[in-house]
Amino acid sequence: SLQHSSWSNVFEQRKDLDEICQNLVQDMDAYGVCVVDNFLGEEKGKAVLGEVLGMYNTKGVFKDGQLVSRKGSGDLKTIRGDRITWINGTEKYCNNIKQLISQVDAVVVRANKMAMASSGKLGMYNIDSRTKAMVACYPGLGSHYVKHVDNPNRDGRCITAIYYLNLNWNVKKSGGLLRIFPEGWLGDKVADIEPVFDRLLFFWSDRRNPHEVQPAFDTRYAITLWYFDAIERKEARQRYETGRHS
Ligand SMILES: Cc1cc(NC(=O)CCC(=O)O)nc(C)c1Br
Ligand SMILES: [Fe+3]
Repeated sequence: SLQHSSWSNVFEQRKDLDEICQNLVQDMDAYGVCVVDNFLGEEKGKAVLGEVLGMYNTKGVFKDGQLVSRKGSGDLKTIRGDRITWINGTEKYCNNIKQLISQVDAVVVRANKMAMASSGKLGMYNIDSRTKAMVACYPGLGSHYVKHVDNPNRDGRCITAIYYLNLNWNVKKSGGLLRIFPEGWLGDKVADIEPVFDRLLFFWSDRRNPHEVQPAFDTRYAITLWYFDAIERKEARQRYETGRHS
């Protein structure tokens, strides 16, 4: 009966959820980086992409990216970096983005609990909140993001989660590779992440993972969430309130 199939569907989802969470816990222990492909499936992924494109084509939603200069033919050419907008998912025409956010929340919260039980590195944190979702678009034409650390000074963010939306992205043609330089990886090994459609990426937000976005030559979309550790966040707030901050 309908009742039966919906239950099997629920268990099916739970199995997927368990597998993804186990994979996340293990990869964060071993590499500090974790890639989950086909996170939403094609239909839901395309629905999220449709909402992002709708926002991008709505005037004034995306703020202009910061100007970055690139060596042109000898002269300095200034181009725009990523253009961003922050959303919490309750905005109009963002229902699929809202569902994406709650799916990522479910994975992070469950994996955090699992890691506490199995004393994985992820279990050292108590993840109880996150930022809003940052929707970013690199307008192509060589726009990039310089090498940086998301959380260099203990602002509370422990995990970065990035969901990519780029259909049939080919790095050879379009660039836009995310290159992570994980601390502690032997030799000068790096993690090259192609920003392909329906890919979800996790990595430690702190100095363990400097990263850069190489120049993109087609429009490149991503949605980023940063998850907070309760204690580090509280300490950051205290430092900020007592004015002891750089
Ligand atoms: C605004 C802002 C964007 C990013 N984005 C990336 O690192 C790009 C990741 C990707 O799109 O592959 N990081 C920081 C620390 C700030 Br702040
Ligand atoms: Fe970053």
